[in-house]
Amino acid sequence: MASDPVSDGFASVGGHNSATSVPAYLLTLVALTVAFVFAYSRLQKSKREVEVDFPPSLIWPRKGSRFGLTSRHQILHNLDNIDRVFTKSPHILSADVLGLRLGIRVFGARLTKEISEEFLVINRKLTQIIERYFVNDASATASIQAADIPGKVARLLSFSPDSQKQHQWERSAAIKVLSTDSEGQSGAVEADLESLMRDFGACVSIPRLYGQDFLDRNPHLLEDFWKFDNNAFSLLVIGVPTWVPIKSFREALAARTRLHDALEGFYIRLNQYKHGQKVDFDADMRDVSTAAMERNGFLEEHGVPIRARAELELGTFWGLNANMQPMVFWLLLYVYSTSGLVDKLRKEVRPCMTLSTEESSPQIAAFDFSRLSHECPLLKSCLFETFRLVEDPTSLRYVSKPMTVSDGNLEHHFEPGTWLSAPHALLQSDPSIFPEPEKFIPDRFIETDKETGHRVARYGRLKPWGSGSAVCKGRTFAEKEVMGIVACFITLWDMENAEGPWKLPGMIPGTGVKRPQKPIRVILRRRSLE
Ligand code: HEM
Repeated sequence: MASDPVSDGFASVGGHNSATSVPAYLLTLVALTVAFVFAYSRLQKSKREVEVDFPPSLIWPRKGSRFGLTSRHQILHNLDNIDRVFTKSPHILSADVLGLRLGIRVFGARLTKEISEEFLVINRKLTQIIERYFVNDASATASIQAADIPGKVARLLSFSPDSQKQHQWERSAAIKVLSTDSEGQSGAVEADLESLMRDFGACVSIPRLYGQDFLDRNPHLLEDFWKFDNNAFSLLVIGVPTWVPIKSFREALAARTRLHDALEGFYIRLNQYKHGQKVDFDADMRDVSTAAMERNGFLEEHGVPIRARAELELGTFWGLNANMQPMVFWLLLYVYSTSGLVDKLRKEVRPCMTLSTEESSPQIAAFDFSRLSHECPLLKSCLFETFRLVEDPTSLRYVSKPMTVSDGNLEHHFEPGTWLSAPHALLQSDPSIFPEPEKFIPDRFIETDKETGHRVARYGRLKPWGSGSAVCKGRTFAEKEVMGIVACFITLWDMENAEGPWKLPGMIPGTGVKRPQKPIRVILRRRSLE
């Protein structure tokens, strides 16, 4: 049965068309995928443990790589040509319908039917603008170079117990200053590593898109963002109505409104700047990215009101931060807790930087991001291995025109109105692809050229960025940011577990990257580079 991707589920509220409800099948869509992923990985696990063949087709009807959850939700698992299938034109297989639905249901955009229709027409162009800026190697390198990661990592800790004197990223990390060195300066600090590094990462990436003023002007932005991500995002995805009286949920929804307000203020100032008007608060907008300027111009041309721009922008703001910042935390945790690894990585990244010991504490005077990407296979392989263990990527598309997919000797036909998902996360724990899948193996992804002996980290079957034409539009920048922060961190900081020998925490589901079951307290000291 075909359905109209826009008008389905739009209720008329308060005398105008507002997008306030979403069809029931969508409410269960992501929940079903999650259930499938969970059940399938449990079955894989039981298969490994007791060596019995227990195919999931006993639970879900299966044909080759196709599993039918419902007639409107089909899963393609472990299909060889998945990238080709998902590269079909957006008119046939659309990521924009999902973008619209998430924009309304999860990110809280209140759109009229007309603006919703317009969004479906312009969203490809909006994501392409992000792609040009964050995936193109030259512009991603230029942007990350301007973020001054080496300087920021050197200033990671203020060593002050006074929150007024701490950096923004220290405030959520429940810092304890532990010791003072002979010059009266504090030498060791205890902190919650996840909070410290995710806020640090956010302070690196947010100004790259929105400019520094946006971050400085909104001191509660990060607290509100993680509140929304942790306590509202998943509930909204599975369709929990916004009136449900769960305290943490209601607080997270209030945080979402404050995020909308902050982004609306940004769009108002950007518009003033664009039109040569006086900018509110005399805010400095000169470092706002060309990507944000272009997107604003394009949205204005297409008649999208400023409030709707801000509400939809929360999706991009989420894409910029939700996966990337927790990855910095997990990669650092794996690197420091794996015996001997940090020393090997320090040696590998050393040629990418020029160190200076002229200041009272060691500094990285110059950093070459291009060398980091091309000459540090072990660090890159560790990043891929961390993706494999902590990320849950899925590609979800809406079938807009009838389509056929080949699968060996089989052919699968899909009708318009079907949702098609590829749960890439399942492959990550498949022992036939990644032997000993539960172990962190630092060089798992390194391949050595037989003739030249050159070592390169390759993704192989891993798909952390999704698949096809709606693959992640921030991937080059994200890889550089995570590797750059970690390379500078291991060079400048020693870290130990505050509770004794390193022990990896249990994991709980996150909104794209898993979360630790309990906070990881660490003790940080500056490294002596003498
Ligand atoms: C470690 C960091 C990141 C991870 C693991 C990640 C992962 C993903 C995944 C799995 C998808 C879905 C792709 C699909 O449906 O096939 C996606 C989409 C997307 N990501 Fe990322 N992402 C990261 C960072 C970023 C950053 C820094 C940006 C920059 C704004 C970004 C922007 C986007 C956009 C715009 C999309 C939607 C693409 C489209 O509809 O065409 N991501 N990402």
